Amino acid sequence: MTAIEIDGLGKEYGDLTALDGLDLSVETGEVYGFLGPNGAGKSTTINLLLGFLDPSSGSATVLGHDIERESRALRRRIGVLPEAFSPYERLTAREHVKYAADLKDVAVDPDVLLDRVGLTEDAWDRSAGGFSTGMEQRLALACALVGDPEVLILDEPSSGLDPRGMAELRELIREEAADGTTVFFSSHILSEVEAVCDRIGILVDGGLVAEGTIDELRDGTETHSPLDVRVDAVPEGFDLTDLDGVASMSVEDSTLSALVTDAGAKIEVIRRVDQVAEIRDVISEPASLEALFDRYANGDSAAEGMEDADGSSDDADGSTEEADAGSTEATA
Ligand SMILES: Nc1ncnc2c1ncn2[C@@H]1O[C@H](COP(=O)(O)OP(=O)(O)OP(=O)(O)O)[C@@H](O)[C@H]1O
Repeated sequence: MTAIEIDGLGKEYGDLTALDGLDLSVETGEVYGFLGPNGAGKSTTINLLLGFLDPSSGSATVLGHDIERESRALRRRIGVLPEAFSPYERLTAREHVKYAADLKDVAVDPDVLLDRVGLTEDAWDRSAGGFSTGMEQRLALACALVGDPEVLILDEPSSGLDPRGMAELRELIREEAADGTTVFFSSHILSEVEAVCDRIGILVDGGLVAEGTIDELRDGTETHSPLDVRVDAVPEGFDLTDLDGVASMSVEDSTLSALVTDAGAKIEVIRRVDQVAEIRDVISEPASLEALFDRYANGDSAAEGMEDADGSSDDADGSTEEADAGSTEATA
C-alpha cells in the first residue's frame, strides 16, 4: 500500500520554480531518504505535504488524505519534525510534549518519549529556552513521536546532533520502521541516508534525477570504486589507464590505487599487476554513495548516462572528471 503519493507536484514562488512536477511514491513501512543539495526543493516538498503551502500544480496524498483538503485530519496521523524547529522558550521539555499531545488530542507519557530520544532527565523540567541545538532537535523528535504516528516526516532530522546523537537517531528510525511506520526524511548527510533507507530519491532543481535502492543507484550508474593493490614494488612508469573501465590510477610507496568503473575491470587490474609485481594485499571498496550523489547533484557528466527517476536514460558521452582513459558507457 502507498503511504505517500505525489503526482506532478509543482510550486512556484513568483518567477522561481522551486518544485517542478514532482512524481514520487512511498510504500507503507518504507524508509525513504529524500536527498538533494541546498535549494533543491526538499523543504518545499515537505511543507506542501504538510499543507503548510499550497501547490501551484499537481496533487498529493498522505495516508490517503489529500494534502490540500484534508491536511488537518492528516496531521493527526503523522509525526513531523520541521526544518527549523524553534521551541517555546518558557515551556519545559515535558510541557512541549504535552502540548503536542493536546494538539493531536492523544494521551501521552512525556517521560517515555523524552527518554526515548535521549534527552537526559535533568532537562525534562527545564525551560527549553536554554537548550542547545542538539537538545532542541531531540525535543522536536519527541514531539514528532507523539501519538505513535503512522508516517514520520523528518526535515533534516540530524541537524545539530553530534555523532552519538546521529547514531541514536538512526537506531530510532530503524525501530520505527520495524514497527511498521513509514519514514520520509530529507537529508544532505549521505551516510545517514545510506545507513537506514530502503530507497532514496535524489532531488535537483525541483525534480527527481534518480530514485532507487542504494544498490540500484550504484548498479544503474557509472561510479568509480576504489581498488588498492599493495605489491612488493611498483615498476617504474607502470600504467593501467589503457584498460577499459580504469578511470585513473596513482601510486604511493608500494600501493597502486585505481578507480574502476566495473567489477570486470578490477579483475583485469589484478591480472595486469600480477604480471609485473608480487601482490601482497588487495583492498576493494564499493563506490560510495557520496560519489554517486555528487554525480547527480553536481551534474557530473558521468551521471548523465544514468537511469533517470522516470526510468528513461540519456546517452553517456564518455568523459568523466578524473577519467581520461576510462570507458564510461552507461550501464543503466
Ligand atoms: N518562501 C519562499 N519564497 C521564495 N523562494 C523560496 C521560498 N522558500 C524557498 N524558496 C526557494 O525555493 C527553492 C527551494 O527551496 P527549499 O528550501 O525547498 O530547498 P531545500 O532543498 O529544502 O534546501 P535546503 O537543503 O537548503 O533546506 C530555493 O531556491 C529557495 O530559495
